[in-house]
Amino acid sequence: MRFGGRISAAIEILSDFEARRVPLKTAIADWGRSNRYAGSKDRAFISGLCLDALRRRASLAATMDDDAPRAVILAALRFLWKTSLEDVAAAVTEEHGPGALTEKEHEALSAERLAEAGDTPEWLTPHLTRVFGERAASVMKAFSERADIDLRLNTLKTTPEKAVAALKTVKAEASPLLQTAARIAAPEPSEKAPGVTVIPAFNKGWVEVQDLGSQLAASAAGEIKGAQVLDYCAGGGGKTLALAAMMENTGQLYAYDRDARRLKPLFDRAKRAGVRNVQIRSPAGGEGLDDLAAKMDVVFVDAPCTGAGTWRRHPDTKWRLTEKQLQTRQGEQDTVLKEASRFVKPGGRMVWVTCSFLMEENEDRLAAFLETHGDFSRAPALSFIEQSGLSTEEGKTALSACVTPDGAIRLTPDKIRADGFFVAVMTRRT
Ligand SMILES: C[S@@+](CC[C@H](N)C(=O)[O-])C[C@H]1O[C@@H](n2cnc3c(N)ncnc32)[C@H](O)[C@@H]1O
Repeated sequence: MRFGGRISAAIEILSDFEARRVPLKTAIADWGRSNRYAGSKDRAFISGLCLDALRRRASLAATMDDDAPRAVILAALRFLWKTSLEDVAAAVTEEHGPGALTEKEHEALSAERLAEAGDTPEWLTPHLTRVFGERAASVMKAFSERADIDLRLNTLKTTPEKAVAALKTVKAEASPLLQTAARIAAPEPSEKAPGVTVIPAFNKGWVEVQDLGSQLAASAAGEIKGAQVLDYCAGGGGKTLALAAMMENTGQLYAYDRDARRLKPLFDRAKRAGVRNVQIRSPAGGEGLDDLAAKMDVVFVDAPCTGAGTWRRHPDTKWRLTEKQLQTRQGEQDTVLKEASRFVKPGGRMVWVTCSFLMEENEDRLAAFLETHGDFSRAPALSFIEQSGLSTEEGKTALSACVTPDGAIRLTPDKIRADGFFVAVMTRRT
């Protein structure tokens, strides 16, 4: 496809996204089905442009004084992808291009720089002010950046040094914050991301794709070698595999999810990663957890949430999130906390994790839980991360800037370049 055709496609997809309120991925897949001539490079270009446009949608619309998809896409090309005004003007008039620039568009695209607007939905403003106060605008700016590709180096199969050496072909660098993490810098916006899952190191189970924030959250399980650990919301098993590596295949790890379909990938993933201490259970398999009541040293709860912390990777989700969904998640979180706490043994602990920075999904939920569960009390999350032995000195310093007044940790990309996560630890009285 030529440049003009790609621009038209991005405008078409963004219009469809806004009209149907479907995930951007769905809008792109539907477009792809009816435009089969588009190659993989075209698709990478078009989806990269749509994602960047959504990251800064309000600022782009403010610059253009127009929030229509056409205006937003043209502004993204000009101000985020730094395409010259002449090149934009020429591309739109190509065959299959979206048509010549209007005078107003020409003038707006001649601006020196992008106007700054809050690139989040209006209704969230009080929630953002509540959690971040005066930092809100700068934190949200960090959430509108592109994300890197983070990798977890699987110590069940290799050493971090060997894994990093094997990852040179994809230009991965060891993380300065976590001994078992590496990073591939975010690719250029119009470029395809390197195919990590096809390199030999991936197939040998040496690496997993996992955001650094997610890896740090898993490390809050602490020292768990030989322990009885329940991963209560295991889903596809990203955290399960990280926990198994921390346990060095000792003790017993139970991976549970109420939705059996979500657990499916975990069977193959665990095999590839060399995990031998996991039992996968779900209610659908008739495998309840009753035998584990009050027996677990650690119950790890990676709770269902709005996913606000992943806005850098999925900027469409911030525009699709509604107040009603936020409320629904809170109800689910209260349920999960109550259910999961049942399995913590006296003297054991529960680790609470969400990929959301909102207080309504974290502090408020934990306060409500602690009010009715007097045998649990807050413990400093950072000390458990330190006990895991995974964080470097630089990592500990960076994390100490993320500690909340209650001793939890709120990761935000302005402080640690990773997805947003909230991590809290509660211990149960003996
Ligand atoms: C954030 S996702 C888990 C992601 C996963 N831990 C990972 O690292 O890949 C939350 C999971 O909680 C599960 N869930 C929601 N409510 C639950 C409940 N009451 N009991 C158990 N699992 C629940 C969902 O099915 C979903 O898979």
